[in-house]
Amino acid sequence: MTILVVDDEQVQREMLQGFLNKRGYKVLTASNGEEALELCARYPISLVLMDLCMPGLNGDEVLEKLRESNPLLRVILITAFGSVETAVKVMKLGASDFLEKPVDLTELAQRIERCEQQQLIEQDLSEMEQDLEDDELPLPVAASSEAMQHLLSLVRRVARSPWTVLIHGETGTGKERIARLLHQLSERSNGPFVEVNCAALPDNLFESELFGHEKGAFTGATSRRSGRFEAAQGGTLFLDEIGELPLGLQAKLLRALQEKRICPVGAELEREVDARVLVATNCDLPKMVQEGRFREDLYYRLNVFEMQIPPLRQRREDIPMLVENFLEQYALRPIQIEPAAMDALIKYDYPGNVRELEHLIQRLATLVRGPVIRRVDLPAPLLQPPQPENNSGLLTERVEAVERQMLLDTLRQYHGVQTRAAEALGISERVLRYKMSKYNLNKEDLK
Ligand SMILES: Nc1ncnc2c1ncn2[C@@H]1O[C@H](COP(=O)(O)OP(=O)(O)OP(=O)(O)O)[C@@H](O)[C@H]1O
Repeated sequence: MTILVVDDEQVQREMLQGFLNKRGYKVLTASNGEEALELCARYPISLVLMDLCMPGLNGDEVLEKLRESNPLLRVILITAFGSVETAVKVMKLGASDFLEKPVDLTELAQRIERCEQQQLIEQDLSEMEQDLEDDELPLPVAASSEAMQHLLSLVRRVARSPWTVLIHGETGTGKERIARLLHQLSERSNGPFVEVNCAALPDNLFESELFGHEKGAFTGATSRRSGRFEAAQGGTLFLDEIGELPLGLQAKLLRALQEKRICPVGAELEREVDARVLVATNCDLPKMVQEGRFREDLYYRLNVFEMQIPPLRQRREDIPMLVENFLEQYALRPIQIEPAAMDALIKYDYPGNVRELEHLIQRLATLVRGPVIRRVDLPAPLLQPPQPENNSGLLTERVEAVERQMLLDTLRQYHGVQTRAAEALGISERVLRYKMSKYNLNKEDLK
């Protein structure tokens, strides 16, 4: 969880930051309301800790704007006096809680934990509502597995934020598709989606390709040309394979992200750009940072929100749906798949992930003569004896099994009375009902 500390006194900011850092929270600090609002627009902050008595600060206004920008945001106010009047006032302002000065750190830690719990429940509920929503995505994304369902629910929530998103995943897992989806579900969907594959650009063209150039900026620059950043004005700029961005340009990209301004090659004046940036990589960026191949400041600026797309071999439940989709897309006549063939397709490991599966089905759909794809039609690597089972997903499965059992035991203990079971489990009744439907727990079985 990321916490923003807002206080005009540096000593106080540093003390709170140090304390919270030690407890494992990511902490950002601001010395006034404006800075606080700016940081909240840029980073996924979940809790704001704000001193109400700062010179020049209109607490009401800042609070209102903060809550407007993110309704899930929690605010704990730090006030001079802990009277009942103060309590009423801060709650009216939309704060979740308040603490008296000087701040008792143990108390603070408890209040933060309480906020975290409430947020988890709200998140759970909003996920539930969104999951129930529908599958109406502007772009079809096969997602039968729990991992992909979770990813889609994240995409739905993050799409409308202005944050930079770092999409991480092996080659062919669908990073570009997720980036497009983020764009199409955002408020910028009517604007352009511009993709730059950083691995495909030669070093000497990089800068002018991204930022544009003026006439005569270099040999061959016969006219002024705007770059991809400007082409994405009002829309989204997707930088694929960001790990390949040359070091020299990393500083320029950082500046463009921070200042929202770019300087075309050979230009004297900077230009403002308004493009949301999404990036993708299959590299281990933290390792590249350690080795000095990727700028640390840029990494943190890009990694405001990270999404991980698991390799296909860790979400085999998606394979049948993907196969159906690709058959529909590529077969010129109706083609079925024999169960033994589907079985082999599900068991194969796909080093090239979804792209490899797509090409495979495309080939089969064209080459197979009859109305059915049989096991023997598959290429040799798919007919190898099954690989040893992969262990990933095991943790989630076990945690879910434990959770299901706890719900079952508690509900039985209270003879199916949900109010009491929810209370005993420390969750709300809504969350309990959601979990019961998730685990298929029938009211009648519990009495
Ligand atoms: N969940 C999905 N549902 C349907 N099609 C998908 C899905 N995921 C990926 N694809 C398809 O698989 C192919 C590869 O996906 P994409 O290009 O998005 O992968 P990538 O991770 O960006 O690849 P690279 O690492 O090579 O840049 C595309 O044709 C895409 O449409």
